[in-house]
Amino acid sequence: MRIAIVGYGKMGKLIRQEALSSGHEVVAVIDPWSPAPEITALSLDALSLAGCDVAIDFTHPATIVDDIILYARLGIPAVIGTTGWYDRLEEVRETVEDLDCSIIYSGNYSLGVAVFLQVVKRAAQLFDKVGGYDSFIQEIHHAQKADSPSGTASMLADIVLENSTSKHSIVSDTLHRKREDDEIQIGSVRGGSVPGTHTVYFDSPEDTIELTHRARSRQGFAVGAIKAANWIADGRKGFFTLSDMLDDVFMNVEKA
Ligand SMILES: NC(=O)C1=CN([C@@H]2O[C@H](COP(=O)(O)OP(=O)(O)OC[C@H]3O[C@@H](n4cnc5c(N)ncnc54)[C@H](OP(=O)(O)O)[C@@H]3O)[C@@H](O)[C@H]2O)C=CC1
Ligand SMILES: O=C(O)C1=N[C@H](C(=O)O)C[C@H](O)C1
Repeated sequence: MRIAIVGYGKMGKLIRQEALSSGHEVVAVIDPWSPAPEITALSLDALSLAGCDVAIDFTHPATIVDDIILYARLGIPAVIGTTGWYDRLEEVRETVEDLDCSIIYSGNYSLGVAVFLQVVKRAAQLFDKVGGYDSFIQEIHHAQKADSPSGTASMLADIVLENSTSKHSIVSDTLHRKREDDEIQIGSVRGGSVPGTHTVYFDSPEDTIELTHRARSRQGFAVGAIKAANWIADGRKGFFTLSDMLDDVFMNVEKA
């Protein structure tokens, strides 16, 4: 594949290495501020993306919605790794589904996390049936992370919400007030160089169950993003999640 890398930060650099070592061609590296010699363009447009089969975008929440709409308008298959925009998900979906789009997005491209989402879904369903368990989420990331809560924590909270009859909303800030019983709280901690740790708690007066995914490095995100690029650039049309890819590739995996 001829890949355009959009955003040449921690993830963009790793994805370039992963793309080259798996035999792909990196035809563009687009980042407005990076001084790296690999940069081919400072702005994202039809010209800077010319000749690519797929764009892989790990940039910033501030510009990602415009990026997605551009890929859709240009009909360029795109892998969206950037997080911090899911409050605009339905608006983006409505805009791009009418266009000739080939877009896959996920808050976490680690295939381990894709399976973890299924485990959490099943756990939420079971604890909901048993009753008496409160649920909440904690995520820890490096001090440079731009957004909170993390995209992965938002996906996990959505899954718990959809599978719990006692929960009706998700909150990430309960400053100066009590958390309501029907709220799922996401706690975010930023510090050091933690690549990404997510824990879902199911807690009763008798016991606590903690389900944790702990990334050892960013490598798993890069490997998954290249797999997603292969999948979306293979003639698929629509606005997909990584769960759709998992369903398709590992046919019996239930959708999260
Ligand atoms: N889905 C997944 O699996 C994962 C998702 N992420 C997400 O990916 C995003 C990037 O993460 P990470 O690489 O760690 O962050 P970095 O800050 O290291 O890299 C982002 C890069 O994108 C640049 N950038 C900002 N805006 C634009 C733009 N409009 N066009 C092109 N480049 C731009 C930044 O420049 P500057 O520094 O000057 O702003 C920076 O070089 C985040 O949203 C993060 O949450 C991260 C890991 C895994
Ligand atoms: O910014 C990061 O680093 C990460 N972001 C993603 C998220 O917001 O969930 C995925 C991973 O945890 C690392």
